[in-house]
Amino acid sequence: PQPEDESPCSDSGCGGSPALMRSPRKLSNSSSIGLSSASSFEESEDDFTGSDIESSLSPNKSWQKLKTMVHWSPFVVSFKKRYPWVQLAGHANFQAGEYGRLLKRYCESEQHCLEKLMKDTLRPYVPGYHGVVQKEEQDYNLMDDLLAEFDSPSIMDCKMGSTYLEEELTKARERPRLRKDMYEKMVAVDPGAPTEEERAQQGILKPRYMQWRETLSSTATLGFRIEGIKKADGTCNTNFKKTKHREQVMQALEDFVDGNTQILRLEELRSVLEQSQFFRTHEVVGSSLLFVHDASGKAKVWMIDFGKTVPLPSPQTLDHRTPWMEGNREDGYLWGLDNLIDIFSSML
Ligand SMILES: Nc1ncnc2c1ncn2[C@@H]1O[C@H](COP(=O)(O)OP(=O)(O)OP(=O)(O)O)[C@@H](O)[C@H]1O
Ligand SMILES: O=P(O)(O)O[C@@H]1[C@H](O)[C@H](O)[C@@H](OP(=O)(O)O)[C@H](OP(=O)(O)O)[C@H]1O
Repeated sequence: PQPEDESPCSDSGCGGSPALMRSPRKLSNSSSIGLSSASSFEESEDDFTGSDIESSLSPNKSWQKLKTMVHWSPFVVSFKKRYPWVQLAGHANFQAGEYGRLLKRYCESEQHCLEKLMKDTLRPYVPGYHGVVQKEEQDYNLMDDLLAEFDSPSIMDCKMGSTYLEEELTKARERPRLRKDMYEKMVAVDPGAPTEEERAQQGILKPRYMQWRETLSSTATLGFRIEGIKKADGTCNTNFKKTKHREQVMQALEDFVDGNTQILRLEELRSVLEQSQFFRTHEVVGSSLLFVHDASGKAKVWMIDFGKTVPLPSPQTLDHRTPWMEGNREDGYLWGLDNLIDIFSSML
C-alpha cells in the first residue's frame, strides 16, 4: 500500500534530505547531536557586511528568489555567536536561513495561519513570519529561528491538544489506505498493540495510529504530550512516546526546568489565547509549544507548527476545552494548557 498523505501538510512521499543543507554563508558541518530527524548548524563568527547582503540577493541565485514580499533588514546584520540549531520533533522540513531565520518546507495552510497570526494578539507568541521564499525549486515559509537569541538553550517541544484533524478521519473513511510504516512504528513500541486484522494486513490506518499514540502518551489523559527535550548540557531525549502519567510528565518537566522557574509561567499566554480572534476561529491540531531557556535566566515560550491548523466555517467558533465529539471539531488545546499550567503550578 502507498503511504497515505492525508494531512494538509504531511510530507509523506515528498522526500528531501533530513539534514539541514549548508547555506552559502559558511554554515559549518557541525556534527549531529543525536536527535531524530535533526541536524545542527552553526553560524559563522564572521560579521555580515552590507555587501554580503547585496551579493546574497543577486538574481542568479535561485534559492534567494523571493516569491512574496520579504522584508530584509536595511542595516548591516551581525552574527557573532555560534549556536547549534536543534529540531526536536517533526519531519525533515527545515533548512538554515540567514539573519537568524529558518526555512520550513512550504505548506499553504501554515502560510495562511502565519500571515493571520502576524496581525493577531498572539503575534508575540509566534515566530516572526517573513513570507515565502524559493530555493532550488522548493518553496519555503521563512520564519524567525527562536533559538537565535539564546546561549546554549534548553529546549522542549510539547504537542498541545488533538493530533489529527476531523478531516483526516473523514478522508480515511472515504479512502482507507494502509500504512505499513505506521504499523512498523507501532510494533516497535508495543508488539501486542496491532489487532489480528492489522497483523494480517501488516498495515494500519493513520487515524488508528494517531489515536493509539494519543492514548499511549499523555495526550488522551492530559491534553498535551512531550515530544522532545534537549538540555543545555547537550543531552537530548525524544523518547517520550510512553510518558503518560502525571508523575512521569512532571519528572520530565522538572528535569527540563532545572530550577529556572521563569519558564513555568504560562498564565499570560493562556489569557492571550482566550482573547485571540485567530484562536477562536481555528481548529488547532498538531501544534506545539516550544519552550526555550538558558543559564542567564532568560525564558520564553512560543506556539509553533500550524501545518494542521485550519479555519472554521463562519460563524463557528471553538472554546478549545469542550471534549471532542465527532463533528464539533474541538481540539482540546486549552484543556491541555490548563493541565500543563496545573502541573507547572505544583512545581513552583
Ligand atoms: N521557528 C523555530 N525556531 C526554532 N526551532 C524551531 C522552529 N520551528 C520549529 N523548530 C524546531 O523544529 C521542530 C519541528 O517543528 P515543527 O513541529 O514545526 O515541524 P513539523 O515537521 O511540521 O512537525 P510535525 O511532523 O510534528 O507536524 C520543533 O520541535 C523545534 O525543535
Ligand atoms: O510521532 P510519530 O509516532 O513518529 O508519528 C508521526 C507524528 O504523529 C506526526 O505528527 C504525524 O505527522 P502530521 O502531524 O503531519 O500528520 C506523522 O504522520 P505522517 O507519517 O503521515 O507524516 C506521524 O507519523
